Amino acid sequence: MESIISVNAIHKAYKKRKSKQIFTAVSNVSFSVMKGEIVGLLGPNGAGKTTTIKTICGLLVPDQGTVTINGFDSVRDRKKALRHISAVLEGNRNLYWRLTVFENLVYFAGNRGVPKKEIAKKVEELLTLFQLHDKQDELVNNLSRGMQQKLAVSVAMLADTDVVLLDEPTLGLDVETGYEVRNLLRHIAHEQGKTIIISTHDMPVVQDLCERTIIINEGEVIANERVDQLLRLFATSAYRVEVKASLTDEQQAMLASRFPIHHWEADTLEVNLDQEQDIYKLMAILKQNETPIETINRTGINFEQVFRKLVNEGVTS
Ligand SMILES: Nc1ncnc2c1ncn2[C@@H]1O[C@H](COP(=O)(O)OP(=O)(O)OP(=O)(O)O)[C@@H](O)[C@H]1O
Repeated sequence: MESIISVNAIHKAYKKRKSKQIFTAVSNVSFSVMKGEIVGLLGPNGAGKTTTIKTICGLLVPDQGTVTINGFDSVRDRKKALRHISAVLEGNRNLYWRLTVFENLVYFAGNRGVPKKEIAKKVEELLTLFQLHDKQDELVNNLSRGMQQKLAVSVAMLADTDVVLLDEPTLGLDVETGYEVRNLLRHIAHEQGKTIIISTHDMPVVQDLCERTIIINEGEVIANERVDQLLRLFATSAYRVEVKASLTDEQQAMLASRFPIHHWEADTLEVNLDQEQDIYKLMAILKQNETPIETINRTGINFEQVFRKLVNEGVTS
């Protein structure tokens, strides 16, 4: 596959306004994104995701390193590079709140260079795709957050660029609307061949939608892997152990001090072991404690557990 975005060892520091101290927001961040890929940019608050996204879309100039988009340097060839990108940053804040849905689409179509005679067709297409027809005459101000977010994404689609960058596209949406936005993004990537980079805290978005994830922690990339690969890697060491009698508080404390147990019930524990053979140690200890084991099963692991483990322990294997 061909790479469309290449982030090469970018570094960005900010000067804190009050203390004047220099704070490194991203350091030596490198990754590539292939044409048509959906990549999730993940990380705890303040990790450097927005800084990375803003650097890719040319809103920030890195102190060191480069970004190339379709082979064009985002600083030296800014205009040519940015022609390939649209971004939804800070969600609905970029919309005109006193205009209707329809008026926003028409305004931004002109603004993003859609030829005049194609505007009506383009707006119609997007109203249909995003199911915004029955809201088209509503003021943005009166829309729900979910509707505003859908409109913000549809505005980003007007320019028909190869790459769409989205900063927290499902922030604050209810489960149903979040699901709808996820399906739309999947449709856009698969049916229209767009490359999508999403920065998010929303783990189901990553597990369900992204093919690959780049995890940033304290300004550095700590993982760059396929999502299914990460889930497989961690699932091999996830177990659910059911015992015949309830564990005492003492037994629970003793086990917790030796194994990374992430879920307890009276007679069940779930653990993500660092090494597969640790399950035998766990079995031996339960036996010593005269706690007969009822069942041991491998469990599924969700992306949130993988993410926490990576951020807390900084390991991918
Ligand atoms: N303009 C700025 N001036 C000073 N510090 C900044 C500025 N922008 C970001 N930072 C700092 O840089 C770090 C990275 O911020 P960034 O917004 O990139 O993180 P993030 O991963 O997007 O976080 P969040 O998930 O909270 O949005 C943070 O510690 C932030 O306080």
